[in-house]
Amino acid sequence: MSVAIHIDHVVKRYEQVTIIPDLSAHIKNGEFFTLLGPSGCGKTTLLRMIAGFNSIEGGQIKFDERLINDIPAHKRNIGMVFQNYAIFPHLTVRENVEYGLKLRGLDKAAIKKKVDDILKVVKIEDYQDRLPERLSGGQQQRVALARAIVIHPNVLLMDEPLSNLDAKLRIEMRSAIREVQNQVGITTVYVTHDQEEALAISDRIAVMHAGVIQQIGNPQSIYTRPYNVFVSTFIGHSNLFAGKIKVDALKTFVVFNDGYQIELEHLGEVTDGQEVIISVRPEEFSVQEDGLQCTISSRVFLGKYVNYKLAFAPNMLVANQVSIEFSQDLGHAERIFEQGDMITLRPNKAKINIFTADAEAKNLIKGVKQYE
Ligand SMILES: Nc1ncnc2c1ncn2[C@@H]1O[C@H](COP(=O)(O)OP(=O)(O)OP(=O)(O)O)[C@@H](O)[C@H]1O
Repeated sequence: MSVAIHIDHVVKRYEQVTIIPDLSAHIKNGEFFTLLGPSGCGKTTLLRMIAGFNSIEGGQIKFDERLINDIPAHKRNIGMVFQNYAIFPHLTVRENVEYGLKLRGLDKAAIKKKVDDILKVVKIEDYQDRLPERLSGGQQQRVALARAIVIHPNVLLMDEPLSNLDAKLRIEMRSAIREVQNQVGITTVYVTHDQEEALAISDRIAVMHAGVIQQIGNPQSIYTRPYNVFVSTFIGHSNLFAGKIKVDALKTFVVFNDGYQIELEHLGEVTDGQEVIISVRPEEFSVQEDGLQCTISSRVFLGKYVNYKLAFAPNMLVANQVSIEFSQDLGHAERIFEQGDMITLRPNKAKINIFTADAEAKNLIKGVKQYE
């Protein structure tokens, strides 16, 4: 039976080093939940704590109401899929999938039925008698997936399962995994450092950095309303500008360093003169009469989009270069600009994010929360 996973204030230390200081997340029953973050941020460590391969130095992990901190891995009823497939090379596809069921002592007829069903769901029935060496990487990963879910685990844990596949197959396989997960309806925790993969596959994403969850949200909210500068730059591209808040009678403005200002609603607690970082997605600019002045430094034509690198006045930017995508279809740009052209860009005020300019740099847009 699929379960909810409750992670409350867990701590992980390797000898004296604290890898995860205090982490909480609540994963719903049947949810596809992704741990996303740069290499070394602790994703695998957390996944292994859920699996029971890593000890837990503080806090609790529960499957539904059942505390599992001290339950050994083999008693947690977990399905796992790793990057290196980990299927037995000397067993056929069918034998690989049967393996876990035989260990559990099911009778022959029950095993046959379960394996037949799962081979169909994962779409590998046509090569069930082959040895793994005669399968492509994608097919081998399907076998690993079938083997993990045939036992009806409490949760399915996947650690970078697609990273050994080429780019095209990765995209195909992520849809396949999602389809199978939907069909089987099993709580899944998926680890990746690939933000595009996370956006494409997940119900919700936990963005991690240095053992700390920075934000939990659905893909759209993570992309459009990042909680802090780390999330805004790790997920997709963001252009960062330095600016200040101006509170003027009843109105609140954000003023870019070159003097251009935008009136804003929905701001959290702000004070006049407060220094901020303004974050704008590449696709949220339009070419207008007034706005931010810049010069085109280079451009790449990408069909639907033209990607520009731009130069702004040096004191404008936290980042030195920005790139902008113009959708020609939307009429944002009447022509393709050339290197050296000077243009004026207006950020879409509904889509910008404003962060406090302190070390934590949290979003000032009302309604943005770390946890949903
Ligand atoms: N057995 C161990 N002993 C000591 N330190 C470890 C051990 N396993 C992991 N670490 C450290 O814990 C930190 C988190 O590692 P972890 O493998 O969880 O990161 P990750 O986010 O999964 O990274 P990657 O994407 O590279 O796999 C790293 O700094 C790593 O060096």
